[in-house]
Amino acid sequence: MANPPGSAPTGPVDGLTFQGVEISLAGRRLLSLDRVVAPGETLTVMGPSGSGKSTLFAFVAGFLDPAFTARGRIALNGTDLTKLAPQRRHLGLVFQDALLFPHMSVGENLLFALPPGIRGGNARQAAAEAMLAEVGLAGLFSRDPATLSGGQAARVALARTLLAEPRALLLDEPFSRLDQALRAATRDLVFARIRERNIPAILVTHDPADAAAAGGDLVVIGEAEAGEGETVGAPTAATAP
Ligand SMILES: Nc1ncnc2c1ncn2[C@@H]1O[C@H](COP(=O)(O)OP(=O)(O)OP(=O)(O)O)[C@@H](O)[C@H]1O
Repeated sequence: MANPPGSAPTGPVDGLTFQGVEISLAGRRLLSLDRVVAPGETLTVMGPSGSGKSTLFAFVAGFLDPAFTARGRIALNGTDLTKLAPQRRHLGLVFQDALLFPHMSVGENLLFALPPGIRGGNARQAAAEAMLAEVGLAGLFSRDPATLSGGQAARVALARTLLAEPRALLLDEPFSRLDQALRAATRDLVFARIRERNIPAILVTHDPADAAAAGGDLVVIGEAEAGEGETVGAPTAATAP
């Protein structure tokens, strides 16, 4: 059963749990976080440049630079992620830059992400084409990624991440290269997927409209001048030193 969003974690719970997480750089605390992101919920993280948003993602994903020190526990559905190698965390990461494999077609990029449980060339191709259609790119299976617009490439990257059936999603400015119309449609698709699949997600964005569409709690980190982090809509939060 899921704990309510933002509640203090007391034991193994569904969702993404941050327990006493603190990340420091050169002896100075960059951020701290204590909260549960429930299945199907998207927690939005906002903060100025350099406040530690990417660093938080790096810690969750398992590739924190050794320049940082981190303590605390991150658990996904009760499993301590900090003890797992990055590839065993089953996270889906979406960045501002689509980062498609350039030597593969759009379709091959998607097939690469499909879990091995989907067997047979036809079934695999059908799953990839269905996902392409879902992100509004039906018919682009054979395209060379180099010929895509920025918005199309961003949608292929999203499709590829969703196809991999991640257990949690980390979204780092995933819509920022999309124009307004495409941005609204794409974020509706992503947040609908997150709710349908009942997976926890964290969204880093500078756009309040993204945060509103995500529909979950918002934490603001790195308000160093104010000396305090700020939380909107939740009892626990990320805080600045
Ligand atoms: N490898 C590193 N070694 C030392 N310091 C680093 C390293 N990577 C980032 N930093 C510093 O850590 C702090 C947090 O950086 P981070 O990239 O997490 O910020 P951010 O909030 O994601 O910023 P932005 O919005 O500009 O992407 C910054 O002061 C940055 O200069």
